[in-house]
Amino acid sequence: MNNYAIETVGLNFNFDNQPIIKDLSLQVPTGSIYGFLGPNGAGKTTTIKILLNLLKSPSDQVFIFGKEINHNRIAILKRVGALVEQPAIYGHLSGKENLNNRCLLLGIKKTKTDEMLALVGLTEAANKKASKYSLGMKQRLGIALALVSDPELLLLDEPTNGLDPNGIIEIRNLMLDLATNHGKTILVSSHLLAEIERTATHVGIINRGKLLFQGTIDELHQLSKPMLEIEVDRIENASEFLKNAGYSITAQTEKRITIPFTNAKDSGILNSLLIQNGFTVSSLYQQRKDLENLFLDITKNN
Ligand SMILES: Nc1ncnc2c1ncn2[C@@H]1O[C@H](COP(=O)(O)OP(=O)(O)OP(=O)(O)O)[C@@H](O)[C@H]1O
Repeated sequence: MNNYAIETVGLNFNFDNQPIIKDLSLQVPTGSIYGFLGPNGAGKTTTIKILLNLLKSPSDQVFIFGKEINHNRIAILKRVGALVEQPAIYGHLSGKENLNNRCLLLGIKKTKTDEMLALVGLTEAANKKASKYSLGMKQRLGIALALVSDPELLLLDEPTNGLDPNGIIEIRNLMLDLATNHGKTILVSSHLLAEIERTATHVGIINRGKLLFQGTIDELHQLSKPMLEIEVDRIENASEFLKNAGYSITAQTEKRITIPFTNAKDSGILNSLLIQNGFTVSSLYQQRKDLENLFLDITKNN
């Protein structure tokens, strides 16, 4: 018996005879924050809708908590919370009233409302009309609504889309709290590699309906091979010095030397070494790849 909250086995899905999801085998470990990464139109929302049985999958291709979705729909969906596209919020009601309504609908005690408001950091704004909430607050209310039934699994479709940097940080911290302190498994989709790298423990990368990569965040880093850019004076001398010290130089411009990034500690050692030998280091920068460059790497490696 595996320990996947979500498993799809060679999932295929068509819209009007057009293949949209192609032979997709996702494995989302229980307790993970699984970053589901792909450019616009890759098939993320379609996959999430299939996982929620909003779109019907062929039988024996989608398993949630080890159970086939089409045959166990109600039992599975009771244990799943989701935020897909716009959260279903009544703007003329306060955050508290929105949550009270959801409790009523699900036959859950209203005391849950205050617990949820606190969890997503909306206690102070509890009595404010939801239409007056910022986009980030609306997203957090949407997540609170999804959490009312205390689901084990949370599916979040691009929850940081359109948010300002503060809103993005709030959602990121909320996801970390939910996974770390409340034992939730979270699948979160995004088209931004940097966004996923900051929270996810596991990553699946999809393009045109096909899974290009799946693994832990460390496995992704091994593949994406981040670089370290060093801005230093007397560039020719510095370059010569680094080569003699055993570093391999990937690129060099008038101002910068680029070497493969290993880890933060090694970067610190390199910095000290240059300074001790009379060089002035004005910046050390870990260059992260964007999704397009990562795609190129993955395709090269396959
Ligand atoms: N109801 C539909 N009928 C026909 N085609 C659809 C439908 N919904 C989505 N598609 C197509 O399926 C493909 C995948 O769309 P999907 O929304 O799943 O992508 P996505 O990765 O979530 O991207 P985005 O972030 O832009 O929503 C796209 O080519 C889209 O045009």
